[in-house]
Amino acid sequence: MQTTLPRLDITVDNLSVVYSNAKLALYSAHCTVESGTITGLVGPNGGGKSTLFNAIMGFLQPSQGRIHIGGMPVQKAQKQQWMAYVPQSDAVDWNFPVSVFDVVMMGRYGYMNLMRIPGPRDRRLVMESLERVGMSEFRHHQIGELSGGQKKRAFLARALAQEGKVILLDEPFTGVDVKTEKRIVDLLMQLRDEGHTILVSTHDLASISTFCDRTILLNRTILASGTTQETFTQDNLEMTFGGLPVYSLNQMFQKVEVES
Ligand SMILES: Nc1ncnc2c1ncn2[C@@H]1O[C@H](COP(=O)(O)OP(=O)(O)OP(=O)(O)O)[C@@H](O)[C@H]1O
Repeated sequence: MQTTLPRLDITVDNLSVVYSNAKLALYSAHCTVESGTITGLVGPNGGGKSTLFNAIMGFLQPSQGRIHIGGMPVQKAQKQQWMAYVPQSDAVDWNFPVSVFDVVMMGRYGYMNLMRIPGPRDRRLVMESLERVGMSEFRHHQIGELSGGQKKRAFLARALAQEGKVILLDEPFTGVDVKTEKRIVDLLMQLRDEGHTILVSTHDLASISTFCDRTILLNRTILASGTTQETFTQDNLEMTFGGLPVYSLNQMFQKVEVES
């Protein structure tokens, strides 16, 4: 494996998050997301995946515990522009009148002064990032005009333009077709091989073992984490999803066997 980037593990230590309405979304969560891996984050609706992402990005203040990126607290890591985030689609206002090029350029804002005037390097990185996700021809389109898969690729391009070394993707495969999913997975594998730290939440359980080196199972706390082979087991999934009927887990395992 190529190691062109510094090791930037994410370490989550005894993390709890209580929202202002007193909702305990996460409690005593411990895990490590290793540099140079793709780690899948799996859990039921409302299990706390987006909450964990928001805590790692420094968008919310934990009620308890610590998160470090490459040994640094989140706020310091943010200042280094290490973390890039591809949000869930419903977390974005798609009516905002902005072009695909402008969205990707937002990834460069952290490197610009208050006037936000892009330089040649900013423009070059934006064009290269669009090229890498196959979205160059859509650069003048309004973001709201794109299909679900194209929107995901535009936000992935923003993460690339940001030169984020730690990339968090919240449900990148929701609403995308099989071809686009494969394209995104191939890109994530390239980024992993370059040494990026990649954490991806997904409800597409059938694909986890095809591209995630490691898996974290989350249901309001971390129930299991480790290599996908060790962790992504039927027993652990039953523990995580609780009420999920056993027949649907069986169907999922059959699907994994067929596809692998
Ligand atoms: N801003 C908020 N204020 C109050 N409660 C919240 C807030 N955001 C999330 N929650 C609650 O915290 C819990 C965890 O939500 P979260 O969005 O992190 O789960 P998730 O695993 O990402 O779910 P999904 O798979 O449906 O996206 C849920 O019960 C949710 O209702």
